[in-house]
Amino acid sequence: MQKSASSSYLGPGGLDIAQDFFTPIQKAAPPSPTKRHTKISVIGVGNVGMAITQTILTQDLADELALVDMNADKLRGEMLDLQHATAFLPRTKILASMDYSVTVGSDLCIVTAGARQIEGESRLNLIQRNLTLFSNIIPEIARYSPDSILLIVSNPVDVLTYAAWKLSGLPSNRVIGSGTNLDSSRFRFLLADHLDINAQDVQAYIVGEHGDSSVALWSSISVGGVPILSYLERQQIPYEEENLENIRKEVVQSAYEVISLKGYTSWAIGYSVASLARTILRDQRKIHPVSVLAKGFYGIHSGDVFLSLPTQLGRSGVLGVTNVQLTDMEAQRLRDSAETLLEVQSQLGI
Ligand SMILES: NC(=O)C1=CN([C@@H]2O[C@H](COP(=O)(O)OP(=O)(O)OC[C@H]3O[C@@H](n4cnc5c(N)ncnc54)[C@H](O)[C@@H]3O)[C@@H](O)[C@H]2O)C=CC1
Ligand SMILES: CC(=O)C(=O)O
Repeated sequence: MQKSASSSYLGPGGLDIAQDFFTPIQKAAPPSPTKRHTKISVIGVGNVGMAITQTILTQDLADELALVDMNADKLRGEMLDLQHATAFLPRTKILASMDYSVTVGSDLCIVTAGARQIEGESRLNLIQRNLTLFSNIIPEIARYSPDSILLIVSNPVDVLTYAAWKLSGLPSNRVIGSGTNLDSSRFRFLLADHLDINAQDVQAYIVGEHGDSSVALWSSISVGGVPILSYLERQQIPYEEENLENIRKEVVQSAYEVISLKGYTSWAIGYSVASLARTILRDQRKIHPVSVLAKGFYGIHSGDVFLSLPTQLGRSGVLGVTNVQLTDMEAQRLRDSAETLLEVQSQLGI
């Protein structure tokens, strides 16, 4: 190929034409100071980290995306594979390194590193393995991005969000667990599928632990603005408490089912976390059921525990917790879920 006069080659495989490619406009106005450069870091490029990353890229949520993992080949392979897609995506600079300095100045750090459940294993069973990783990962993130919001996804997510809060030294409003945002989506899918309607028209929360002791807030479910339980009562349609509880159990079971079928869950958590990233970085002030420091809310007083409550999120992290009216039984189940998590936490020594 004939080398053009205005380009120069820099060694084998290197091509440096950027300097001469454009004629710069000398008096161009500087970038608007109101346009922020947004940086997201994702720690752990396994199934979950990559599902989140790919959703973030397609939704144009970041100007810069930094990936970190301890597996060098996998990390570089994932970075290259994504970079090769940039011609089809909104423009995002994609970086990767095993060194946490690559995450410097992040607005949002999403942690997905760690062990996952094998078939039939509970999330709480992962705690010791993942806590050990967290004691290395979290201080590094906080060192390079002290103003970041920390979004924890690794399991058991509630206890690890508590650990991340302790290990990072960040204020509690900037440490959030993805929590039951995913369980609530599964719940809405099941209800919508049953009623043959759009899941986005189902407003329904699962709160508490992201896991076996989660709590379905039946008393506040509405479909297209119609409160479901009062509708059944008005229509004199009988329902059993046990049947409602069986639907919550189906939500819990659905994660185990996906793990037994494909070995892991990824797509739904990818969309779930991208929805949280959008709300936070675009200051959407939406309400999501996510894991937050719950002490003082809903009669939870016994200790510093993170679990999911309907939470308003924005650019500064947690903005507030919604006061949903609970039945006595729902409130009791939520406190029981808090006790389950506190019991696990009490054995951690942090
Ligand atoms: N909160 C939620 O709703 C969900 C949470 N999860 C959890 O997400 C986590 C990740 O799951 P998968 O991606 O399926 O697992 P995976 O095994 O595919 O990926 C884990 C990644 O973490 C990396 N890693 C391990 N130790 C590390 C360290 N010290 N530093 C940096 N990277 C490290 C591994 O090299 C691997 O790439 C698990 O704990 C899983 O239970 C999964 C689905 C939903
Ligand atoms: C693995 C997990 O936590 C989930 O898919 O709910």
